[in-house]
Amino acid sequence: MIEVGGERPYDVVVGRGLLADVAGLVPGAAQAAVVYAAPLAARAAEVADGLRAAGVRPLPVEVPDAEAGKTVAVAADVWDALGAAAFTRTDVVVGVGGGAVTDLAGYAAASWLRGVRWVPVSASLLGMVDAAVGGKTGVNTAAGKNLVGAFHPPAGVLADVDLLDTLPPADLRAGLAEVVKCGFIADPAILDLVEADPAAAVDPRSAALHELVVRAVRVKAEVVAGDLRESGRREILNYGHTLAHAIEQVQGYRWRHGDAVAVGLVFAAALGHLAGRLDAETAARHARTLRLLDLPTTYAADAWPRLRQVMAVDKKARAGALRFVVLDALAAPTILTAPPESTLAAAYAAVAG
Ligand SMILES: NC(=O)c1ccc[n+]([C@@H]2O[C@H](COP(=O)([O-])OP(=O)(O)OC[C@H]3O[C@@H](n4cnc5c(N)ncnc54)[C@H](O)[C@@H]3O)[C@@H](O)[C@H]2O)c1
Ligand SMILES: O=C(O)C(=O)C[C@@H](O)[C@H](O)[C@H](O)COP(=O)(O)O
Ligand SMILES: [Zn+2]
Repeated sequence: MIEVGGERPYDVVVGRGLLADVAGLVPGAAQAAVVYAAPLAARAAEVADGLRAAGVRPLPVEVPDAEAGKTVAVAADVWDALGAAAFTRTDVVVGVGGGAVTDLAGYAAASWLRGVRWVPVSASLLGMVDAAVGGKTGVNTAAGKNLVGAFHPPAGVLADVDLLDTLPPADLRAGLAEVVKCGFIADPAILDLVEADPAAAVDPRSAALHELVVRAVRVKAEVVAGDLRESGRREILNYGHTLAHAIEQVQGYRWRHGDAVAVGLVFAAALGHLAGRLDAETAARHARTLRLLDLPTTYAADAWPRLRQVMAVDKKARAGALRFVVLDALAAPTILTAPPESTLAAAYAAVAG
């Protein structure tokens, strides 16, 4: 159990056999919308059974899988379901799935009646270590990734690592991109673990993966506890994301977020190096470590003009100036404001495939 402090503290429970435990996190709830996509239908039914056994009426709400569900239109469908069931402020929304479903469920909860309680039951690695923790909820728009949303901390987070057994291997690897990110910005022991035994890192039953989950959750919990609304330090969690989100938009949200983050991390490392901040060896370590996990580290060479254009909507930009998270050294993240266009293009050359 890892506590996430701040104005609305809650616990992240990392364990096994947790699906029946949701009701304990939301005392007084009469109804719970269980939002899920098809691949997690059986798990969502287990969550619903647990709620029913605890005297909470479950309302199953199936949504499209992955990014296809992270839209304003699907959020409106969820609101309609809550309205039809007369959801009140003591009722709750439960998201059972990967980061896309929990982002959507959290946003539906944040906006329904201006905010009701919610619980992410994280089914993917990326969800457990990142999306479910920290209270960022939201949906994508045509212009960009997560452009509509709310900061709305959950009542608690359930990360049942048994669920990783059925997670497709490519999605497990994608989740490791965010874990590696945590290694570079805050906890280099993560990098040592991955590099020592990459096969164990991608084995859902390994002790190494369990340790990686706990370490990454601790990094995220520590950062968001002090800066829920991203007015400062929380920006470090966006390491690699300026390019990653542009890739996702250009791909019509058909690339895995974690794959895009992997490319974005290599770009950010090169940018830090070219800006005179980061040493060459630590910069090179990014692509080396990510390749050990079979994560992508390149993107189309001719895509730069379009990606550069899409980057303009990045949430860290201020008054038209792009701001990037870069490293001064391992575990020493900082902000680089408005680097020259020539430096940006040169950093892109490091990922151009
Ligand atoms: N809110 C945040 O702070 C935050 C942080 C990081 C990422 N995100 C968001 O999270 C999303 C990415 O999350 P993701 O990597 O989990 O992708 P995802 O939610 O798209 O899930 C990937 C695929 O795996 C399936 N899946 C998930 N768990 C499974 C399981 N246990 N068994 C079988 N199939 C399973 C899903 O149904 C989906 O098909 C992106 O939208 C990203 O923007 C949000
Ligand atoms: O929690 C955060 O803060 C992060 O930046 C974590 C990221 O890994 C995550 O992808 C987040 O959804 C990005 O947020 P955004 O505000 O850049 O959309
Ligand atoms: Zn991310």
